[in-house]
Amino acid sequence: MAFAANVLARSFSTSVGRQAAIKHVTVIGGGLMGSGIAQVAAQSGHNVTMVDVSEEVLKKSQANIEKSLMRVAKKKFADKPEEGQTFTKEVLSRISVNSDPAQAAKSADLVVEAIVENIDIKQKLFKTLDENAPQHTIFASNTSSLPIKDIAKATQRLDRFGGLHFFNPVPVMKLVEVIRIPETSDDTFKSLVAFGQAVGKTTVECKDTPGFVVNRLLVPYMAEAIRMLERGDATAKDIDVAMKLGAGYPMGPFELSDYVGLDTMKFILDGWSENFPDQPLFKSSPLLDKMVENGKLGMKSGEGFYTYNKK
Ligand SMILES: CCCCCCCC(=O)CC(=O)SCCNC(=O)CCNC(=O)[C@H](O)C(C)(C)COP(=O)(O)OP(=O)(O)OC[C@H]1O[C@@H](n2cnc3c(N)ncnc32)[C@H](O)[C@@H]1OP(=O)(O)O
Ligand SMILES: NC(=O)C1=CN([C@@H]2O[C@H](COP(=O)(O)OP(=O)(O)OC[C@H]3O[C@@H](n4cnc5c(N)ncnc54)[C@H](O)[C@@H]3O)[C@@H](O)[C@H]2O)C=CC1
Repeated sequence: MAFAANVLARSFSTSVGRQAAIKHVTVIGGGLMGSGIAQVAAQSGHNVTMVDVSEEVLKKSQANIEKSLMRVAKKKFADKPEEGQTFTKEVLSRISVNSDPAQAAKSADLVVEAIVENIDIKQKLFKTLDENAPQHTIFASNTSSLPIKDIAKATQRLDRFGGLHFFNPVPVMKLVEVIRIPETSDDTFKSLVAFGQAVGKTTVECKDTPGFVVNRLLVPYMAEAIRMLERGDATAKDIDVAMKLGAGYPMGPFELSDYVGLDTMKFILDGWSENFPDQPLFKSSPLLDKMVENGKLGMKSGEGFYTYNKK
């Protein structure tokens, strides 16, 4: 932990001229991404508050974090299982849960938002956070596809706003995209990069363009895979096998769709097809609509393009 403590102790100035270090991180949204972000933040020595509107989600997320930490500990302390247990306990003790975003914002140096991919809900949340967080608090959204500037405009702190886009599964994927809007101050940007690195990720700088870097390429690919299936060009399984063995991807597009969540995919495609109606690559899919309507959301609901044992 000495490395993490050094990183955390480093101070930086915010655009309001106060010296602050990111010690306390509030993660809003305790789902797939929020729980992963809370985990890596706590693993790197930060105190974390994880917030969700659903108490049930919070309980499930705490259990998932524990399971994930045990996997990390098994590797990290392969020959010393007792140290692994201590590590898991210590990291868990740094994560508290809360169902009130306004209250949780009060102690935050950094808020990372990872709630449902809906602009109105995100704006409403950030307005509340802005009214309750201290002046120095930096806000970041983990949005996959929404413009950071549209989310940020619900606040009075555009200079202390940016994007921190993590990848699923957060404890494993090594990248964080750091997105700045024109108003993001240099200090805020540097702080976001420093935080990304402190949690052990490689950071890349992205402009606030649709999908940033990764999703601008990934979304059209995944949407086209669904269109291939709709056209009857090949089965989901064969497309997955083809992309794994023919292109070297760790998961095929349907496995990845189930992993990401079909509701999240639908939110992304619906938003982009509305905003860019002339872009055929962003066209949404009737098959996806139907699956989401029927509650087939992928791994998290137990069924998507494939079926899973419900946890
Ligand atoms: C329409 C538009 C849609 C776009 C949606 C937008 C979404 C976004 O905004 C951005 C995204 O996140 S896109 C998704 C990016 N993620 C990927 O592409 C994941 C692809 N899959 C993989 O890398 C591996 O299958 C994976 C790593 C998942 C699993 O690997 P394996 O198949 O080899 O399985 P394992 O052997 O179980 O795991 C490999 C090593 O990783 C460790 N591990 C896995 N999951 C973990 C977890 N949750 N917590 C902690 N550790 C974990 C596991 O222990 C193992 O470690 P080693 O023993 O050292 O190999
Ligand atoms: N699923 C993925 O692979 C990735 C998703 N993202 C983005 O991360 C964000 C979250 O996605 P997931 O974790 O997959 O979704 P999820 O559906 O697993 O989790 C979202 C959570 O937010 C909670 N929530 C909704 N409104 C809330 C509010 N007002 N206050 C507090 N909590 C609230 C829900 O109860 C739910 O638990 C989205 O913006 C998504 O685009 C980014 C990278 C990858």
